[in-house]
Amino acid sequence: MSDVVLTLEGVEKFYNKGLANEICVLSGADLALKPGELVALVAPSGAGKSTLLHIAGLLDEADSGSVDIDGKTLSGKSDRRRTRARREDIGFVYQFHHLLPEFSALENIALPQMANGVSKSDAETRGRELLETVGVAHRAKHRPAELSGGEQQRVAFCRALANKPRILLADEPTGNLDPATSDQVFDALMKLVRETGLAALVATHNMELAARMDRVVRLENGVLVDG
Ligand SMILES: Nc1ncnc2c1ncn2[C@@H]1O[C@H](COP(=O)(O)OP(=O)(O)OP(=O)(O)O)[C@@H](O)[C@H]1O
Repeated sequence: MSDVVLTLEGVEKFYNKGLANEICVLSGADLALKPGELVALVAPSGAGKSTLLHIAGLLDEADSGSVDIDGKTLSGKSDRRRTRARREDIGFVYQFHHLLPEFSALENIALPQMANGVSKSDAETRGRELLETVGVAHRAKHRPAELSGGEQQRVAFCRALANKPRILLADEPTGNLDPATSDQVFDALMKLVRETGLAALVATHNMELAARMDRVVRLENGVLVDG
């Protein structure tokens, strides 16, 4: 098996293609992400971080180039195939938690597993373990509105990892948190990555957090460069 879990090669993305307001956001982006590595994605606002994460997470299609998971190309494949790969292999976290408001923290983590055929008791056991890892076990029965912003994001990470994906993509997960809370959420993320061996790509504007990750890639003029 290859030691690269997610590969992007020559990814190009245009918006409004063929129109007067056409813009090229990605112009040949390459990335290789290995299991167990936590990589920061940094770029100025509007440079295309969300676009890149959506393409890497199979939520959007590139205009050209390829996205491979474990060496299998998924770009250009049927929606069904891409949806399956997304469900099995990818966890996504956004700037705002997107937890289901009417369910508790634990239920938010258990439900995606139950949708994949896991029993309620097994799903809740895994949910409790994940909450324990990120230090929110004591809030398991609380609904999202009863949690702090940092707790909500830690639960969102647990939900993203509920079905044991190999890849975690996070789009400014600490973007709306104060510095101390960002640190706390980041510590939880680091612990999850180290304990699960997953590959994580995390977009952030926070250069201190970026510097704590295993490496930094910058999105510049539509391509990814080290550093
Ligand atoms: N659906 C769309 N149609 C047209 N233009 C778009 C669309 N989505 C994004 N863009 C443009 O593409 C560029 C990249 O957007 P994107 O959201 O990927 O940047 P970003 O680096 O994530 O920004 P931020 O840090 O502000 O979230 C921006 O100029 C944006 O206006």
